[in-house]
Amino acid sequence: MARVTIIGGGPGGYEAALVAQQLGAEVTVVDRDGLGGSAVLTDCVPSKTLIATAELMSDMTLARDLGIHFRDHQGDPATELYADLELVNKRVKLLALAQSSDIESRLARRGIRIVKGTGRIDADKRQVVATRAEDGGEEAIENDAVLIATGARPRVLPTAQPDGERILTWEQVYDLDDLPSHMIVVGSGVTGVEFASAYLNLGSQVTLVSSRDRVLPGEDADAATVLQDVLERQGMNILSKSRMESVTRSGDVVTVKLTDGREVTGSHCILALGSIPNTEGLGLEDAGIELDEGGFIRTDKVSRTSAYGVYAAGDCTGGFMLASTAAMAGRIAMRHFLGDAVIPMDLKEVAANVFTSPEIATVGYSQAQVDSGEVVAETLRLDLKGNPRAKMQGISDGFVKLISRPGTGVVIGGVVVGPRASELIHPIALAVSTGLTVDQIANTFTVYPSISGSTAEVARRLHHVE
Ligand SMILES: Cc1cc2nc3c(=O)[nH]c(=O)nc-3n(C[C@H](O)[C@H](O)[C@H](O)COP(=O)(O)OP(=O)(O)OC[C@H]3O[C@@H](n4cnc5c(N)ncnc54)[C@H](O)[C@@H]3O)c2cc1C
Ligand SMILES: NC(=O)c1ccc[n+]([C@@H]2O[C@H](COP(=O)([O-])OP(=O)(O)OC[C@H]3O[C@@H](n4cnc5c(N)ncnc54)[C@H](O)[C@@H]3O)[C@@H](O)[C@H]2O)c1
Repeated sequence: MARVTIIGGGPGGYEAALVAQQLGAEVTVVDRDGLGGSAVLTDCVPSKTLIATAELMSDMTLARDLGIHFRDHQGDPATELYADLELVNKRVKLLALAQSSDIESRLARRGIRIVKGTGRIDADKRQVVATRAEDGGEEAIENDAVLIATGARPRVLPTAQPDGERILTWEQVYDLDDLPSHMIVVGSGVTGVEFASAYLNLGSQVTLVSSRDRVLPGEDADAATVLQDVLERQGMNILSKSRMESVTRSGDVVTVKLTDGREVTGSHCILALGSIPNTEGLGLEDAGIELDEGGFIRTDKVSRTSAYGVYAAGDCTGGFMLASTAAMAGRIAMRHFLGDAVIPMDLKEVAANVFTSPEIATVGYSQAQVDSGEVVAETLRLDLKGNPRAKMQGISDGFVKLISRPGTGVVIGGVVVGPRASELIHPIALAVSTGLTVDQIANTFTVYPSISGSTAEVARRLHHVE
């Protein structure tokens, strides 16, 4: 029986463990911080749970437009909603812990051995050595293949050190009991923008320090512009082309100093400056495992590293840093090692979503790739404000965009901006992964009235009359 050892129990690690066990391997997972990894305990799951509350708060602001008023028990009009952050965060943490424990039980039920502790590779002996959390003892684990899925952690700067109370990494925000009066978010990548949008909807004053001329530099420019407009309209102070130099705290006041000398003060600050891979102390160099200049592990399309029998998956390898791609890379690694059919990862098929209000969902080739000439394609965007369902629901911001090949009409990309865009992107993702044409989308019935009617309408407009 082949023996596989996995270091790291996040989506990259635990999904791989399940596949390896299914394919008949004897599997050990060495995990330091809890099954589910950062994805479940500190990053993806907690942030999306917090955002679920923020989203409901945002939806409630539409209530008046749709004819709903609130009143108190004496019948007087109630005009203010507020979020009880202590309760919100309690729910967030309980949900995350429950999900981690579900994953642990699932692995245990399948006979996967879990060692709680810190793992590293001993290259000379071709073993993984685990330092157990419970007693500090060391355990050598023999194996035929190793998967490294150790994830990444928040990047901080010497001049902006988190204190866990008011200067926070994204992992530390769930210990807040009171809603920050003024949250300063530094960094306008996906993490920064999601938290900025969430705290704005929860009722905080929010300043976003954004180093570029618009938020979300890596996303579709039209989508980022719509989001920035909405956030500014709702009162967010977005400081564009602004770089943070330092963050300091004096009592209850946090001061963010910018490189141009300006200063912003607030009650709290979240640092969303990107991630550092957890690749130190793993014995990678001795094992002959190549890293890139950022310290991420280099892998090929089937998750192999430069060392024989050692695979890597997820955030420690950089690239698309998503729970879904981490899980897929881990599964691919195990299928490859254990001789099952392997379909190498195709990043052009990855669907992703920014959980702001409105959401931004994308798949496939981007408008930027079309504009730069990297790919020859047509793009067409249709705003949601003309969609009948959107009108009924009071939705005025958002759009659907399709990207298709000019000759064949094959759909190679798409963007949806709007409420629940994360759900609306799926038919477009299906089209991209199976090579459907705009005509096939256009000729598929959509429900009337529905937001997805706009996807079919864009497809109809991309039809070429022969
Ligand atoms: C704020 C935020 C929100 C996000 N939201 C989303 C989202 O909505 N959707 C999405 O798809 N992605 C999201 N992501 C990205 C997603 O969380 C990551 O891509 C995902 O966690 C990567 O999984 P992983 O298995 O590579 O690593 P991780 O989830 O980081 O797990 C790695 C595990 O390895 C353990 N470990 C590290 N070193 C060792 C060692 N030496 N020995 C033993 N164990 C070790 C760690 O303790 C951890 O448990 C978000 C990221 C952030 C920061
Ligand atoms: N919904 C999701 O799926 C989700 C949510 C969060 C994160 N993620 C993933 O995590 C990965 C990382 O995203 P991220 O947003 O954490 O990191 P990022 O690297 O994409 O963004 C960090 C931003 O901080 C800025 N920055 C750095 N130093 C700065 C300074 N001194 N002053 C001002 N700005 C500064 C950078 O210019 C950059 O725009 C992404 O690949 C993303 O896909 C996904």
